[in-house]
Amino acid sequence: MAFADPHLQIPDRYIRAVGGSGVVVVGDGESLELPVVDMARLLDPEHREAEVALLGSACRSWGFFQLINHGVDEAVIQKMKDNTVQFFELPLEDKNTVAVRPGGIEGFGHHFRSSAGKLDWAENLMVETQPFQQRNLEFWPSKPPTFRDSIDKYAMEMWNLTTRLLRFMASDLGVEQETLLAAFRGKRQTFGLHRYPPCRHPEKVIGISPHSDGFGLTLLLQVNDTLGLQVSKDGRWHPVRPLPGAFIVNVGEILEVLTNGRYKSVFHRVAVDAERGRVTVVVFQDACINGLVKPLPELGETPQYRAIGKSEYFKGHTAEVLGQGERFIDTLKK
Ligand SMILES: COc1ccc(-c2cc(=O)c3c(O)c(OC)c(OC)c(O)c3o2)cc1
Ligand SMILES: O=C(O)CCC(=O)C(=O)O
Ligand SMILES: [Fe+2]
Repeated sequence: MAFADPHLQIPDRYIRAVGGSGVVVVGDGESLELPVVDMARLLDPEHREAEVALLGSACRSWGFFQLINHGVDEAVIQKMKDNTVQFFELPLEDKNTVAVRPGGIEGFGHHFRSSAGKLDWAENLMVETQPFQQRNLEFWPSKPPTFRDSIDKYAMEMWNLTTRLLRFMASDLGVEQETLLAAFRGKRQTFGLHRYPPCRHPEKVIGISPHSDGFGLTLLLQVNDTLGLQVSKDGRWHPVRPLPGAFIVNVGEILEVLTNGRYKSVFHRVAVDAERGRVTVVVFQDACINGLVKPLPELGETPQYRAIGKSEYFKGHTAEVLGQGERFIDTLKK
């Protein structure tokens, strides 16, 4: 892979026809900051109502927020960060012991590819962590030696954090907590570990092409403070400045459907830095209702999306037939 040597030519398969990361970023003074939600205030009866309203408004208008005072065990976070960096620093032959197979999803390699067949300037490790019985340890790296344990502990923390967030989302939406939790309980949890190496011509490449996440909820942890994530709002890309220790949380397309369009799953992309690499740990929580992607009955008196089976949804979401700026769930709109 050409990533390691900054003096090498950028291979053509990474070069974007019309600009890469360097374009369409809003200028100084025009970019907006993501809403910041404080879990400590959500848990405090005195501040809960206002903070639930803030959480709800973030999910409705941005589809993204930063979460502070989240209560996730700091030692578990640190171990996950350290092991992720150690994994990406391994020689390619070690990383390739868990290489993604043709047509597969789990494993190490390049996972995202634009419709023009160009590669994103990133390497990724995807592993499914829940349900427990479906874990495929073939794709769980054995180096560094504590990595599997770190993933296991972090997986549990992320599920606990998801349930805490869903309870407050249910309160904002005016639905029974159990109805929303049931849509997520026992469903897939997928880890996406991403490394975006520096690139001496960042304007020619992109770390990850614009997309909206196809699962229910996404919890993103920045391992270092290099900027890169950009979120689309009102036709502009807004760079995210991660707060120290915060999680960046976003609504996936399935949560948009469950809420019958109240919460929004929005496009985002990753720009690459000329000098510094960037590493992120992303956890996707999947959801559905009895095998279907459809609005929660309590919110879907007038359903805005037609119900679709999970496997058909997954095929539609991952097929490369949609144009730029289109989402599969828009084809489900009535
Ligand atoms: C930087 O490398 C990567 C970033 C993101 C992804 C990724 C994002 C998704 O939203 C996504 C997805 O929605 C999806 O469908 C449910 C999926 O399953 C096929 C993904 O693998 C996926 O990956 C990957 C790499
Ligand atoms: O690494 C990032 O900042 C974003 C990754 C992302 O969008 C994803 O994993 O779906
Ligand atoms: Fe994403």
